[in-house]
Amino acid sequence: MSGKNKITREEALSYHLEPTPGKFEITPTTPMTTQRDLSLAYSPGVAVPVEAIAENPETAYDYTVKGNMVAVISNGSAILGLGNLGALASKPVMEGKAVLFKKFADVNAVDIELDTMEADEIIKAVKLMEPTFGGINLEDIKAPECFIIEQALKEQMDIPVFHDDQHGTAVICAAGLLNALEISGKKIEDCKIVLNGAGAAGIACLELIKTMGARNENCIMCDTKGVIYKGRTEGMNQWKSAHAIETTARTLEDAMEGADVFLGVSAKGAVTQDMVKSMADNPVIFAMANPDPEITPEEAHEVREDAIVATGRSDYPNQVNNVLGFPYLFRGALDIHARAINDEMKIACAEALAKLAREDVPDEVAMAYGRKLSFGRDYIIPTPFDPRLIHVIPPAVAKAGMETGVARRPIIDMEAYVHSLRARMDPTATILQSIHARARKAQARMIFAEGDDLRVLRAAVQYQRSGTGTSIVVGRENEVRENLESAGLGDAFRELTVVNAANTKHLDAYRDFLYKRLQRQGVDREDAYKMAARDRHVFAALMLVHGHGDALVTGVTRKSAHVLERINKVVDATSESGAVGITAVLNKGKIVLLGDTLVHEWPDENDLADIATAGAGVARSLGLDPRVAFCSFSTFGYPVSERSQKMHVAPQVLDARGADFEYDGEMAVDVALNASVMKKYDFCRLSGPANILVMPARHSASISIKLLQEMGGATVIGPILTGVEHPIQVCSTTATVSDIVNMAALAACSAK
Ligand SMILES: NC(=O)C1=CN([C@@H]2O[C@H](COP(=O)(O)OP(=O)(O)OC[C@H]3O[C@@H](n4cnc5c(N)ncnc54)[C@H](OP(=O)(O)O)[C@@H]3O)[C@@H](O)[C@H]2O)C=CC1
Ligand SMILES: CC(=O)C(=O)O
Ligand SMILES: [Mg+2]
Repeated sequence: MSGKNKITREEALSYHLEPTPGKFEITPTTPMTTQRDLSLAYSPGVAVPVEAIAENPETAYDYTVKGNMVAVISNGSAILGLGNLGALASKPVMEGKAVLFKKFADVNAVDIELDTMEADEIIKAVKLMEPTFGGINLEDIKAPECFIIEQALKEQMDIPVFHDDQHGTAVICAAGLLNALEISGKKIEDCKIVLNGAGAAGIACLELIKTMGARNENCIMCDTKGVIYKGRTEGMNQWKSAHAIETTARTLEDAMEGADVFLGVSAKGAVTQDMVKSMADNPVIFAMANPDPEITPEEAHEVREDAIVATGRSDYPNQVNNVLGFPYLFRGALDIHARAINDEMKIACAEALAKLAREDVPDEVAMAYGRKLSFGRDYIIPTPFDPRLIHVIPPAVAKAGMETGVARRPIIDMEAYVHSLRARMDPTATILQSIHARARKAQARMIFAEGDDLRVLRAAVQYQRSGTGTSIVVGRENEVRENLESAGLGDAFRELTVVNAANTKHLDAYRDFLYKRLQRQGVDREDAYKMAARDRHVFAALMLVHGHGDALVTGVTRKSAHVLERINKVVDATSESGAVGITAVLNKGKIVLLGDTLVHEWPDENDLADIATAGAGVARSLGLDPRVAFCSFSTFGYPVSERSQKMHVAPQVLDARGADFEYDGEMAVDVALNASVMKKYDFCRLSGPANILVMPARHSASISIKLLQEMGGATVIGPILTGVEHPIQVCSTTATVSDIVNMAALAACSAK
């Protein structure tokens, strides 16, 4: 695969293999722990909603998951641009679409692969599934069968049926084109438009663009046989015929001459640089074939600097991909219990997307992409991780649906609806995206201290191959090579820099530095020398302080207390020197920071105030407004206990310091995190649930994190080591490859 972020075959396969095969699982939302739960969820209790639904079918939206459940259906006949590889092979794409539905719009989706090429069989199978779902997303079914299937199902079904490759693509393409033409200063009705690929996506894109004002005689459609002209007989069907025009052009090359717009939904490499050269001024090129575009942005820009280029991929600017549409179209449709997704809803989606890209981009989005995005040639359409999409697009879609009579249950309070959509947003992706984007900007040389650990090596390879920076691995060359080979990453050995005491020319400097630092701490010269050469945490920290790397990640092979003690031989990372460990816990769409999870064993009230301040700093760096709760088993002085006294006093320390963030305490965790419990204490100074929990001691902090991780399935990032002069992050011994990569990215964010 090409592109800036090199993805290897091995990485793609292991992403799908681990931690369990595939990309999602199904989780219950109601308790199922007691005899009573069983009686309610199953027999006899379940009989009650059964009878209610039999009496009034609309109540299925109240008593079952139907109203938030979409089927992603394919027969694998046009998997991306890979062609007909069959139903089973399409499963990774369909599982992927299901995950995108969930992650971007909190829509539950399951993939259903139907092993048939017969349109009638698909129509029958899908129609029979109507009771189960609130909507049907058809995916990667080739033309022309897809037109017949969608049309029949729309007529027969009373829920939205939407072929994503047709309308999802058309909507995004239209949104992008509106903006691209505004930038190039052209009017759609004057543009000469060439569309390559007369299939599902192509026909739908051209139809929508003509509805928006493009003139029939100005649009040339091509397929594998070349231009679709009036009178052509080969490889035709009624849908292509509808777009056939009188023209002397016969090949794509002929068609491209003087064209203002090229839209590609065909196949990799279909467009040449010569074709691009022959286009009009400020040409718009949407090379949307996946996974590889018709022409890469580099190739297009090489011959035409004035081109506005978009692709379907996420590793270039301007991603014109239906991922920007289907999650939000269905969110809006489901929320009004829609009977269909009609043209007005699609156009509302396209207009809302186009408008969003022209608006000022909030800092949180800029932070997620590591650069300020502003409407222009490299930003014609919002980016998929834009957190505004979830609360801007579905209301526009829902409103259009309500106005055109497809809503079974219209939304009364739009403002409350927008608010509820915001709450559906899972901040995890935005936050991680932001960390990685800032890391990529820093381009830090990352020292991975534990080159004998396979997870570390895989993380080092990922860090470098993803373009985040350069990986320096501390380890023996032979061992590193063998380990990489065993992981199928043999070719990565040449890419990584492997450093050890035997091959560095700086060992003498490292030794002298260490001896000088430790000579008054009872360490003699020989021991210091040995430590410098033999202890990889020490060796790696020495590299860092000498500027032979920009940041350091370690801790995967030994307990963090041991690692920290070793690192302290070289740099000051103690409670006395201001170091604090803050751990981010992400779960169910919420993020909470806990501290101190690494450095302070038993903090006093002054230390607690320091921890709160460090936590506030981390929160701000993640784009959050800090709200600190000093946690205890007691709340605002009751029950009185010697153990909670310091938690009671810590806010007063911050008062005296004039801290510039919200804090209060002491309080129990339910008061801190649950707005309705907090309300009982109307004098509480927090304006909302806390997002930083300062814990009484390291043990309570650590116990809480591990409980949340093990029992609640939370994602944990950290402990994030702050207050240390050099960027060092200490992973846990249970860290996965992606945990290590996240920690490396965090370290890179604070690299100078
Ligand atoms: N960025 C996005 O969001 C999306 C991108 N796509 C991409 O669009 C492409 C087509 O998908 P889809 O419409 O579902 O598939 P279909 O199978 O329905 O249609 C494919 C069409 O492309 C034509 N075609 C194939 N190769 C070439 C070529 N080298 N030159 C000219 N025409 C060609 C075919 O011609 P013929 O009729 O002669 O066989 C056919 O008309 C895929 O690459 C897909 O990844 C699709 C949906 C969304
Ligand atoms: C993006 C998409 O749906 C496709 O390429 O088929
Ligand atoms: Mg598709």
